Amino acid sequence: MSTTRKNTGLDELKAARRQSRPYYWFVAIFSFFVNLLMLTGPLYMLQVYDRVLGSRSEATLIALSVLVVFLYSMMGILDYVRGRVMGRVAARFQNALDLRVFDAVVRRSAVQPDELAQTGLRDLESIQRLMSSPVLMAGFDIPWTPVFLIAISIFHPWLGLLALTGGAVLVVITVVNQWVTRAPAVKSNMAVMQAEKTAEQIRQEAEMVQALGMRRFAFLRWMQARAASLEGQIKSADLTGTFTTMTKSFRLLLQSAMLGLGAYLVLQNELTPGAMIAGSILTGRALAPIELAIGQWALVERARKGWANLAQLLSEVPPEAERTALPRPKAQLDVQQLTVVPPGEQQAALRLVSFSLAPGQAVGVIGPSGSGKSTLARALTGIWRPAGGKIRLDGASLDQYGPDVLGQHVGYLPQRVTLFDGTIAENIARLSPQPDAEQVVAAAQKADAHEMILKLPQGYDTRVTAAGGRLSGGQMQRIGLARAMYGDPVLLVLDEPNSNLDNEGSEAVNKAIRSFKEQGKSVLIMAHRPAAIRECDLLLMIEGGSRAAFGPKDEVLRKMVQNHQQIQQNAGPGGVR
Ligand SMILES: Nc1ncnc2c1ncn2[C@@H]1O[C@H](COP(=O)(O)OP(=O)(O)OP(=O)(O)O)[C@@H](O)[C@H]1O
Repeated sequence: MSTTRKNTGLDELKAARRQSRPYYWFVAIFSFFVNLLMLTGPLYMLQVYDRVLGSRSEATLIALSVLVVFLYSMMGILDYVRGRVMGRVAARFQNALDLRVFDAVVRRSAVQPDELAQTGLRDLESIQRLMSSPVLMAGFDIPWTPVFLIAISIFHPWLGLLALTGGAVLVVITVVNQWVTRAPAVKSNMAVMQAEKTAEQIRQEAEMVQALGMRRFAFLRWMQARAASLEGQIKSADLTGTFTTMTKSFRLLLQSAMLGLGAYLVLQNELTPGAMIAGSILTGRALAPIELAIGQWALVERARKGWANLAQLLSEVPPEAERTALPRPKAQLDVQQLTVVPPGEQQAALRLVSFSLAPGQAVGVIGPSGSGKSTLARALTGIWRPAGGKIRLDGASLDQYGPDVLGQHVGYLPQRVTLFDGTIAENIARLSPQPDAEQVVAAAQKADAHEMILKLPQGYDTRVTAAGGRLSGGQMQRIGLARAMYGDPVLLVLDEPNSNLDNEGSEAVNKAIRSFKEQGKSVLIMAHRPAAIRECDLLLMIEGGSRAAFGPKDEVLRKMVQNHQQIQQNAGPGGVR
């Protein structure tokens, strides 16, 4: 099964590459003429040495020179055009996959934020970079190397043999280069990424690093990552440098050797001086693409790794099937035998939990830390898929709604609110580039955050950052609530909505919940504090991932009190120890 899945991603990449097939032909045809015109230099040499110098004809020299200028101009134009075409082919490839890769990265990050998810967008860019680089063009030129070698052999077989041997040595160097540099290049790339990640994490938590006096240790941690990345980069650059220098020196030596051998053959009257020079130039032309490929091997290696990573990512996160659009659901939630296993874990965090919520009802989900409340919130918002059981909204299981559609029906306030760089209006409108002012204000009013936002310096247009910027924790939470209510969802999932709120803030949230219920919608509130469950009609108590109690709030609370008293009585006069 894994093979079939693996091929899917690869097929998607190949299909995107195939889209530009006519352009590859175009570049190949242009390359044909560019390489043909490469013969201009050697032929000019041949004519100048053997014809002009022999006949001492200035007119021939001028005519030849004019022709050469024309031919070189043509070559320049063709070379320039093929470069531009490849640049656009690369951009087209990236455009074709941008949305798909972005989507796969987001979906993967939500459940399994591993390396594959982290590098996805960079992997795509690395392929685009290779496609628009001179190395790829060298790929179109390499087939011409044998043609040039044959042309040299026509001058004299010995020259051909020397050039061929030189070419073979260069090919061996290329293969050894690829073999030797692959592992260090991959290691170096990983180390660079790790160092960047560490720096980014420290930067984001700068306040805490400063407040807890962690600067020195944070620096040490970053230095360690940095040292590893530097070491890797140096090793990789050293290796690539060694091969580049080796190739360059060898090619220069080979060109001189060609001249030397040519001169010897001229002395033996087996070759003309023009052919001697032309042979040397042709050797350089024949071997230039190989030399270029060796010099830019890091780019090739990075793109190769990117291609493999993307194929895996796209296979493991296949495109989502089109779903038949469903009508706006009623706020009827049915959770049946729900079991959830957090991604990458073996053990279920929620086991066989069932309950129902009718329109106009609010349920408080309570339980000790780590009991599974946030896990339930993640399952209800479609972030984590059930390992068993079903969650139905108005009769349809959650996976029957597309993720974006589900996001409109189910509003979610996570435990830790983070915003995006932008205005408050953009954040409430869930990053819509043209927020609908009416809907934004309506959502803020429902969340009872309107007045609070108006008091900010630029009101709804106040710019905020991921960590809130000038906003307090409570203000962020209320903007998070407005964001959850944007677009008129039928079900609200609030994960500890008042953990950062004062009494006034808590009251605002309760008011919002009340009006939500009055409109026939339903609410789930994961809570620690009693103030948060004031508006709840039902209580669901979770312990160790299982449902410990469910029913009308007062009943469940009474049962809890009775249990507590019983435990105290059982523990004897000393109480619970
Ligand atoms: N991303 C995750 N990956 C693996 N395990 C997780 C993940 N998130 C939560 N868990 C595990 O699932 C269990 C339930 O955690 P959950 O966050 O749902 O508890 P909670 O009741 O919301 O706790 P709290 O009241 O402290 O927020 C815990 O054992 C936790 O270790």
